Amino acid sequence: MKKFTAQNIDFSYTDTPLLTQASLEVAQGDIVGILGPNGSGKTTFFDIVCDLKKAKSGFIKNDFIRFLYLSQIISTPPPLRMRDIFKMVSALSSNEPMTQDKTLKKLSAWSPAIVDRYQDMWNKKSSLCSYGETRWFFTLSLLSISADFVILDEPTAGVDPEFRHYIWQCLHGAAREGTAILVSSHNVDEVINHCDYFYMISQKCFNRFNNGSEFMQKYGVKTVDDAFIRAVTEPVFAT
Ligand SMILES: Nc1ncnc2c1ncn2[C@@H]1O[C@H](COP(=O)(O)OP(=O)(O)OP(=O)(O)O)[C@@H](O)[C@H]1O
Repeated sequence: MKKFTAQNIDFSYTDTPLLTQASLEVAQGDIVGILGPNGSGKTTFFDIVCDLKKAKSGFIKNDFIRFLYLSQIISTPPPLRMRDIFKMVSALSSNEPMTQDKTLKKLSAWSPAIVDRYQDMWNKKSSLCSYGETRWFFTLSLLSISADFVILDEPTAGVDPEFRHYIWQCLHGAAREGTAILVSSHNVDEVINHCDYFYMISQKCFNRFNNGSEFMQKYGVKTVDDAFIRAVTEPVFAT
């Protein structure tokens, strides 16, 4: 089975380390979450995974060939329509450019309710799209482009509950077809409910959890939000 593995990654921007001995793995068909407080290094880690930043030390083994990365900041040329932006993204990201028909076919298999809404967005000028609309349009478009490893930095940030539901349906659809997915979010519940397992960044390391019960049990609390807070604030609990 194909797998991405990062082992003992150390990274610093300054004299103070940001990540120390961070390790993580994502296998074909898995949805793996990353939780962590603001500024804990999630985006930095994704940049290292995509070779946009170099780790100070550590080891990366990667069996995947076609990566796609949804970054946190999406800037679109204002005069272009979303369909033009889709064509640009598709041409730059894949040897086999996607057509609207192929994309709609994939989306309708994963989440039929989204197809009409996606088509409406297709013709909209990018300058007229809200933050949330741009975010879900890009997330779904990227997922429809064939890739074996997709990295999504907060795809649901600023997205309403209905479209968060559709995004997760599509993520599950892509994972069923064998895509490996690494996704960050500040919504602890959605990570726990949808990911096969997840990593919590605390004290600069990645701690792996298989489910919410394990997470709460480790920190001796009754809610997953409390577990998050304990993980971040009480070094004694982080091993
Ligand atoms: N080029 C840089 N030089 C120095 N510090 C940087 C640089 N880029 C990011 N940082 C710092 O590194 C830390 C980690 O940033 P990063 O964006 O990886 O965090 P994050 O976990 O993705 O945060 P958020 O949840 O808020 O998106 C932050 O404190 C940030 O200010």
